[in-house]
Amino acid sequence: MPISEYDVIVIGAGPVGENVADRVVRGGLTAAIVERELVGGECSYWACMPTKALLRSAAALRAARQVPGAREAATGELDVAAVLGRRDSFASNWKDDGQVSWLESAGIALFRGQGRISGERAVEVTGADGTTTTLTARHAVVVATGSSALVPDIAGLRDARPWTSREAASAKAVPGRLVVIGAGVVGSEMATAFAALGSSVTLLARDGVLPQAEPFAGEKVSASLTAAGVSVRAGAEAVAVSRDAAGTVHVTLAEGGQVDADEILVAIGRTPNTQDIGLDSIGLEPGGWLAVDESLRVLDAGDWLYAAGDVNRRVLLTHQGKYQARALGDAIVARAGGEPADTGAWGRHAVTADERAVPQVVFTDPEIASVGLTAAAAQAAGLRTRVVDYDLGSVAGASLHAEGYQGQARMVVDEDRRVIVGFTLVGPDVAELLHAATIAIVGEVPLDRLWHAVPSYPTVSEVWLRLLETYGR
Ligand SMILES: Cc1cc2nc3c(=O)[nH]c(=O)nc-3n(C[C@H](O)[C@H](O)[C@H](O)COP(=O)(O)OP(=O)(O)OC[C@H]3O[C@@H](n4cnc5c(N)ncnc54)[C@H](O)[C@@H]3O)c2cc1C
Ligand SMILES: NC(=O)c1ccc[n+]([C@@H]2O[C@H](COP(=O)([O-])OP(=O)(O)OC[C@H]3O[C@@H](n4cnc5c(N)ncnc54)[C@H](O)[C@@H]3O)[C@@H](O)[C@H]2O)c1
Repeated sequence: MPISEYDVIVIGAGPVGENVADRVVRGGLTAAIVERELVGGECSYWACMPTKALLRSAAALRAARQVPGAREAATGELDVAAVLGRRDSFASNWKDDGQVSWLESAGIALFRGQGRISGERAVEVTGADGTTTTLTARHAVVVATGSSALVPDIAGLRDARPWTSREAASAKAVPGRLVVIGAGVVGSEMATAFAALGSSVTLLARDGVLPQAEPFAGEKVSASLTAAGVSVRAGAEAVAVSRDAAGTVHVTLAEGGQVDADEILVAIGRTPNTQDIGLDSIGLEPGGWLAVDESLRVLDAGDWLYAAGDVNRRVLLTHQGKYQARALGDAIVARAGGEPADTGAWGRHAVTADERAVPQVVFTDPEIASVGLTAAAAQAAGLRTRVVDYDLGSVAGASLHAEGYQGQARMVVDEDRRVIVGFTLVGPDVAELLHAATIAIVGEVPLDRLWHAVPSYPTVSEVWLRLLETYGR
C-alpha cells in the first residue's frame, strides 16, 4: 500500500477544500486534496452556479418587460432549451477538467476516491477501482466534505424517486407539474425558476415562505410567486407520497387533500457528509455535523483535525465557507511556522463575520439581499434596537430602474453603539446593492459617519440616505 506524506491533507474538493489547499500552498506548505466525485463540489455542478443560470434568463426578461421601450422589444417567450443549454455550460457539462487543471497549476496534489480518516494525521483514499492509498499529514487534516440534501421520513417518499436540489439543478427537461416540499432558499428559488420555465408549481410551505428572512421579504416573494401562477400552500405538510405506474406523483397533505405532479422536489435542508469519513477511527460519532472551536478545530479530536465549510454547520454558503478556508489555511501555515494563530475578534485567522455579518442573496423574484441580524434576531440577542424601514419603490433611482418598482429596505440599528447590525433589501436587482451594507456592519461604521457616505443620484443606493433621514440625525 503506497504511503505519501504532505503537510496538509484536505478531504473534499468543493469550493472550501480547494481554497484551504490553495492558501496552505501559497504559504509554502505542501497539500493533497481528496475528491470522490467532481473537483469543484456541489456549488459548481449542482448548486450555486447551475441554479443561478436557471434563474438568470427569466430575471433578465422580466427586467426588460418592466421598462417601457424595452418592453416592446421583448415580445417573445423564454427559450427553455437555450436556458438549459446555458445552465449546462455553467455546470461545465458536469466535467471537472478545468478545475483539475487549476489544482495542477496551484501545485495541489489530487487523489480521486473516498477519503477516510484512518487514525491520527492519516487518511486512506479508496479509488473507484478499489485500490487504496494512505496519505499522512505532517501538520493538519481538514474535513471539507460538505453536505447533501436531507430527505425526510415521509411515508413513500423515497420510493417515489424524489428530486433533490441535484436533480432540479441538472434537470434535462421541465416537468409539466412540480410539487416542492419546503419553502426555504432552495424551494423558493426552484419554484421561481421552474414556474418561469413553464412548470405548474405547487409550493408546500409548511413553515411559511423563507421563514428565516425578515417577514416582509417572505411575504413579497410569496405574493410574487402567486402572481406568477405558483400555488403557495402556507402551512401545508406532506404526510405521504406515492408514484403510480404512469409516473404521476401523489402527495397527501396533513390537513387533507392531495396534490398530483410529474415530479416532486424535496428542499427541507441539508445533512452533513460525515457518514463514511472514518470518524469512528478517532473516537467520533459518524453522521453528525462537526462542531468546531473558534479556529475551526474539530472539538474532542486532536489539534491536527479541522473542519471547514458546510460540514461544520456554521454557515451553509459558499462565500462564507471560502472565508473560513482563507482564515484556516493561513492559521495552519502560521502554526506550522511556530507562530500562534490570531483568532481574536476580527483577527487575521478569525471567522468573526460568521456570527456578525453573513451576507446572502436569495435569487427569487423579487431578490432578497440581507446581511447581519433580522429585527427579531437582534431583539432575541438582547440588543436595544431601532428598526428603520423605507419603501424602495419611492427612491428616484428605483422608479427609473423599473416601472412600478416595488421593494423595501430595512436597517436594524444597535442603539447603544449607533451602528447597523442588520440590513435587508427586497426588490428587483437588489443583489448588487448588498456589499455596502456588509461593509457598514463589518466596519461598525457609526451612523454619524454614514451621513458622509453620499449615494450617487439617481441610483437605488439612495435608499441609504432615505434610511438615515428616516432615522434622524
Ligand atoms: C441548490 C443549492 C443552491 C445553492 N446556492 C448557493 C448560492 O447561490 N450561493 C451560496 O453562497 N451558496 C449556495 N448554496 C450553498 C453552497 O452550495 C454550499 O454552501 C457549498 O457548496 C459548500 O461548500 P463545501 O466545499 O463546504 O462543500 P461541497 O460543495 O458540498 O463540497 C464537498 C466536496 O467533498 C466531496 N466529498 C465528500 N465526502 C468525501 C469523501 N469522504 N472523500 C472525498 N471527497 C468527499 C464531495 O464530493 C464534494 O465535492 C447552494 C446550495 C444548494 C443545495
Ligand atoms: N442563494 C443562496 O444563497 C442559496 C440558495 C440555495 C441554497 N442555499 C443554502 O443551502 C442550504 C439548504 O437550503 P434549503 O432550502 O434546503 O434549506 P433551508 O433551511 O433554507 O430551508 C428548508 C425549509 O424547509 C422547511 N422544512 C424543514 N423540514 C420540513 C418538513 N419536514 N416539511 C416541510 N418543510 C420543512 C424549513 O422550515 C425551511 O424553511 C441553505 O442553508 C442555504 O443557505 C443558499
